[in-house]
Amino acid sequence: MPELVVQDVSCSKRDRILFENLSLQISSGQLIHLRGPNGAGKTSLLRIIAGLSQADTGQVLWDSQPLNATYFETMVYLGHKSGLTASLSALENLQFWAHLHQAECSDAQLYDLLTRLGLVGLEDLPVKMLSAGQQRRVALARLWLKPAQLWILDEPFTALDTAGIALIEQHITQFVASGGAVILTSHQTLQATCYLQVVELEYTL
Ligand SMILES: Nc1ncnc2c1ncn2[C@@H]1O[C@H](COP(=O)(O)OP(=O)(O)OP(=O)(O)O)[C@@H](O)[C@H]1O
Repeated sequence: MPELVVQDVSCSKRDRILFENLSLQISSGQLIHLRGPNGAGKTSLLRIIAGLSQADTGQVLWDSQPLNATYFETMVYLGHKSGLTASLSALENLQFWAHLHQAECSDAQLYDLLTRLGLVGLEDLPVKMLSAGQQRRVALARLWLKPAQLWILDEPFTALDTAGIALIEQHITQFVASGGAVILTSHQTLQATCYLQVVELEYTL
């Protein structure tokens, strides 16, 4: 996997400097846990790394190049919003993603994935009728559906119960062990310590 380099990145919001000249890098087999209090700027940093917003200064490079189409094809970004179409069922949302990501998945395989995600019996309901944790599980199915080298995950465990957190942590650990890279924010302590780097953002006034 090419290296992702964040170089001297700064970001201000409403006259408050969230971070200044921040640098980090991540490559194959690494996991960065981005931590910090509410409002410190974790989401702002992840959005810059995902190419969704612009830093005030500095740059983000993938394979020594500015972020480009190849990067977006090879990366999964999961933000606070689920990205689900509320009127479609869990199965239909997965069918849409599978098609979008050109993943060859039969309906039987998608049912299996929904079973693994603990959604048996809920596959055909509009996702707006699912609980917050169930909707989060459907959204996280993209981690199985899109072939990727880098995952950027903003609070992936929000609304999940203990079993859901364990399932996603295990999937993250396997992904990193098989050469993927993950940058995530979470207010909870991660179990997967062997690949872990911690980056702390402070809340400064
Ligand atoms: N679009 C915006 N316009 C103005 N201010 C913003 C905007 N987005 C974020 N902010 C401000 O930037 C600061 C950092 O927000 P951010 O969402 O990056 O924090 P965070 O560390 O992810 O917080 P949390 O742990 O609560 O998710 C906050 O004070 C927020 O009010």
